[in-house]
Amino acid sequence: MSALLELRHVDKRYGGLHVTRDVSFQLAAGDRLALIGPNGAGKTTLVHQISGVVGSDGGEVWLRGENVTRLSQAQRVRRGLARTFQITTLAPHLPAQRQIEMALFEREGLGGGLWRSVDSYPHLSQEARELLERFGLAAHAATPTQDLAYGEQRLIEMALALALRPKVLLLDEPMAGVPKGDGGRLLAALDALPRELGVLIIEHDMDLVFRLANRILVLCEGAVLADGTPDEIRRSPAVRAAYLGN
Ligand SMILES: Nc1ncnc2c1ncn2[C@@H]1O[C@H](COP(=O)(O)OP(=O)(O)OP(=O)(O)O)[C@@H](O)[C@H]1O
Repeated sequence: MSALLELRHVDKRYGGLHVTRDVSFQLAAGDRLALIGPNGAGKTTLVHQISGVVGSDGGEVWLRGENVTRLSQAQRVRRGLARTFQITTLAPHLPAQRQIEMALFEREGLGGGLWRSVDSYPHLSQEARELLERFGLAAHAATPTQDLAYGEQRLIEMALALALRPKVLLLDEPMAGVPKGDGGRLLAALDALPRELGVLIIEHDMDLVFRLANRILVLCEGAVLADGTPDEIRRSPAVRAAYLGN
């Protein structure tokens, strides 16, 4: 099967610091690929390179058979790549449903969502409601996102990303800062993501990684140390020595 996302020899330097080194891997439809590695290994930088937040100094990023290395973030989104938005960078005072409607307006090329009346687009309003329901947030449709529990805000982030109908979803530490008690709902939401999506997830919680991922990519000092199934990674002496401990 051809890859949804492919990195070919991707490199990034910040001055003298070689942050990602010759990184190559593929993500196929249905993959749940966990990107793990010690602090400072280059995980976030790599996700920035994939989404186009930062450029690369070498190598190529391919999305659904197209070289997108030189494309902007917005162009990559239009081609099916989404990452979770930081809710705080949106409009936290807006009701949850309105936030999602705005993302849907954006997807449909209807700019200026804030000023549009949703009455003219009942199908989008319906889609926003369904997304809220899917994430168990229907009761909070009218709640400003800033008044939601932190775990619920992270669910809204995921709903916003899915509103774009992506083929590839990048999740940067979706469980970070979520209180243990709220983790279950987020986990259920991760489990319920559309099967055919290709998902790349940065996560520090190894229990979650081994529960969720069908493949694990280990990054160490910017380079791929290992790429394999959870079992292969668990058994890899190199990974144990460098990262997992014994
Ligand atoms: N904009 C930047 N300018 C200079 N150095 C940077 C920049 N962004 C990241 N770095 C450096 O690149 C290295 C990799 O950082 P990155 O955040 O990608 O690692 P990470 O694996 O995501 O770490 P963590 O698990 O702690 O989030 C670090 O040494 C970091 O200080």
